[in-house]
Amino acid sequence: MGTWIDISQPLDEKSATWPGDTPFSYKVSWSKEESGSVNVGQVCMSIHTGTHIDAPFHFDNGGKKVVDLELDLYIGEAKVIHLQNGEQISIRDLSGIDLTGVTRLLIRTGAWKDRQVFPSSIPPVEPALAAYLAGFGVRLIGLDLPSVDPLDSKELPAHHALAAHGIHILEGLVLDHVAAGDYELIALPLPLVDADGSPVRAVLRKA
Ligand SMILES: Nc1ccccc1C(=O)C[C@H](N)C(=O)O
Ligand SMILES: [Zn+2]
Ligand SMILES: [Zn+2]
Repeated sequence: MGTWIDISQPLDEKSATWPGDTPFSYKVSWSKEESGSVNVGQVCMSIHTGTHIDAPFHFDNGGKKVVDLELDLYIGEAKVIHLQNGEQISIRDLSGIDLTGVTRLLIRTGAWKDRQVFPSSIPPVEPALAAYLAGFGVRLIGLDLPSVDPLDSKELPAHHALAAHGIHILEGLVLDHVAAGDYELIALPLPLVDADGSPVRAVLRKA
């Protein structure tokens, strides 16, 4: 067994935020001097900053919230693939890759170069890819991008198509240092009862 590889973005004031969304902040709200015993911190952030999962409630008012999601989605075998930077992430891009038995698929596009700056455009997931991946039994898709849809999309066709095929979404991965291949993934969401998503600490080790 190899060692665990961190594939999560660090979270601090420099983390890129979705335009107009809540910036990340951490502060010691009660210092050791004030409390007499401990430093006590406070975090404020959008759930869609950094490495995170989307719960279906993010884009569907009737969809599952984070605490309702199966833990097994976020722990277990995962395949990492590298794609050439294209217009979108399409069935054609994946046609040469054997996805037999793959339940968790992580895609390295390399398209988000400077993670401290929110990208102006990204290669979106072709909505038809959802049915194609579901055909192999894929249940989780992860990307090194802040969304699976075009950044200005209101309809979010890829989010909806993936959800309709039972595929869950992991966004904002850091895969620059990860070779293509088979791994074990852990990317557990927090047990946020009412939330539309959750930050995760995502890690991989070679299978
Ligand atoms: N944070 C936002 C603020 C405003 C509008 C959209 C968002 C998103 O995060 C949506 C995106 N579809 C996402 O991939 O999760
Ligand atoms: Zn998100
Ligand atoms: Zn999303």
